[in-house]
Amino acid sequence: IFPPELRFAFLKFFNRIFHLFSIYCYFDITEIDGVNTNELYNAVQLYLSSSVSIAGNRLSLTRAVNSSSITFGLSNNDSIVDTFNGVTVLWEHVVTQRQTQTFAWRPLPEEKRGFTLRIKKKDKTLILNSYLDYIMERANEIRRKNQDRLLYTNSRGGSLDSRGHPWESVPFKHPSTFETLAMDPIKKQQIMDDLKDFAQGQLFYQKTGRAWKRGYLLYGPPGTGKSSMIAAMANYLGYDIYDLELTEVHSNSELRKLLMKTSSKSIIVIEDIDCSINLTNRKKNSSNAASQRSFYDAETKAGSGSGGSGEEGGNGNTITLSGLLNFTDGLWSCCGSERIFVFTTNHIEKLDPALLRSGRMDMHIYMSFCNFSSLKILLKNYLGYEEKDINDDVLKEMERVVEKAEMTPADVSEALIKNRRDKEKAIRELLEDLKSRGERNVKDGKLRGGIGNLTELEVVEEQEKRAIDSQNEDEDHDEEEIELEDNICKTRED
Ligand SMILES: Nc1ncnc2c1ncn2[C@@H]1O[C@H](COP(=O)(O)OP(=O)(O)OP(=O)(O)O)[C@@H](O)[C@H]1O
Ligand SMILES: [Mg+2]
Repeated sequence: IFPPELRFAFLKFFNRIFHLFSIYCYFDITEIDGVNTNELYNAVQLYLSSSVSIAGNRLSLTRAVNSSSITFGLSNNDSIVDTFNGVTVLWEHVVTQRQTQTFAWRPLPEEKRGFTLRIKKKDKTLILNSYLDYIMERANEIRRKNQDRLLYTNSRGGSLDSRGHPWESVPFKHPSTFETLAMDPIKKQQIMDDLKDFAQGQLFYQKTGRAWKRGYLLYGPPGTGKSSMIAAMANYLGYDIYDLELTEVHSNSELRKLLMKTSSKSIIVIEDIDCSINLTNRKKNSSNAASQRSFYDAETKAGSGSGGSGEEGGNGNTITLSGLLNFTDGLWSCCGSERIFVFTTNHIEKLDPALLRSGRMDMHIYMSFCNFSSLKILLKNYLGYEEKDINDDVLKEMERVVEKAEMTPADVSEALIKNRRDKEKAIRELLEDLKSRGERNVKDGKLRGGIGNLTELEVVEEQEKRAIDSQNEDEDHDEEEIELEDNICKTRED
């Protein structure tokens, strides 16, 4: 009888009245907000899927690409009750057909999906203040647990993808864990404890006013497990890895942009830092005077976030050491939190002492040649042999020669893989190999770099001390050097 407009207006009015007296208020969280995907929708979906109280009679199951587990979700128009801090809320999943295809930059899905959150009006502040944040956090946690790690690289050389990201990612499925990592068990435990303390240390970092980040420097000969260690760290903490290719970065400001686009809970890796860029001992490459000068310029302005055009002249690759230090230490390193920096190198003595001085890299980890304890781990990994499975005499002999042989874990694992069908033969050949290498090393007198009978640890400490000492000398001569370089520059200009 009524014209449709009037009926509609009446209904609307009635609805208003109804809502005015209702004790509930409602929030709609739609899947697509305008043209952007609504992050909160996905978070709610994940959060509810983990909820134990799901008892609906129909659930939708999904398994995302590369995810290692299945998530449950609410089906159309199903609802679920959740409690948070003693407050009960109701979630409803609403699916409606989209009536007309409105104009959009990309085609929108046929269905309009969304969650409706119903809460009591009196709980509004609590819910808006903390419940939604809590959901986001939980969802991220679930995602990290379900999904295998991601490995990001900047190998595109500074160009951005369609969404403006400089990083490219692939699923990261490296099987290395701390369990399979062959190294001194005590040292291994220390590193694991350090990582756990870091990951759980939010309050500590807040209280002490420190940025929530940590740096590790891994050094040692090739094939001693530096890359494996990084993978183990990522698997242990469930962090993503950003593998930063320094040679692809053209300026300090580009470096900073890359950093800004990393997410928290991640490990930022620079492998072979001594090779990737001319950051090595300043004295040794004084031929490169132009870039050297820019380093000093920047260093004197340290912390001012210099960047800028002054540094971006000269040769093609103009990342400077100060740019890199700003990257790890400066104000920019704290955009986001919970980040781990890992640098690796084969030659710690080649690194600029500025990188080594205390407070810069929190932990220096020496990855050493195989010793007896790491050998035992490898035997267990590759042959399944515990200590008791191996002849006592053989074990003793191995213990005697393993240090002298200076075999890397990579060498040992290669030898074990070769004979993994015949375990007895594997042991026999490994022992022979160890012996002959040991004898050769003793004969050539090249053990421990010729330093004689220092223990391994002492050698390492020696190396580090020398590196830091040379820094102090450097500082004494800094003034002179700058002047000297001024002259070089001038003569070049002439
Ligand atoms: N400590 C270790 N524990 C277990 N396996 C190891 C260890 N070190 C090396 N390996 C084995 O050797 C291979 C090479 O090791 P990895 O790539 O980690 O060495 P690296 O120290 O990173 O060498 P580089 O300095 O050349 O990069 C690994 O795939 C792993 O199988
Ligand atoms: Mg490596």
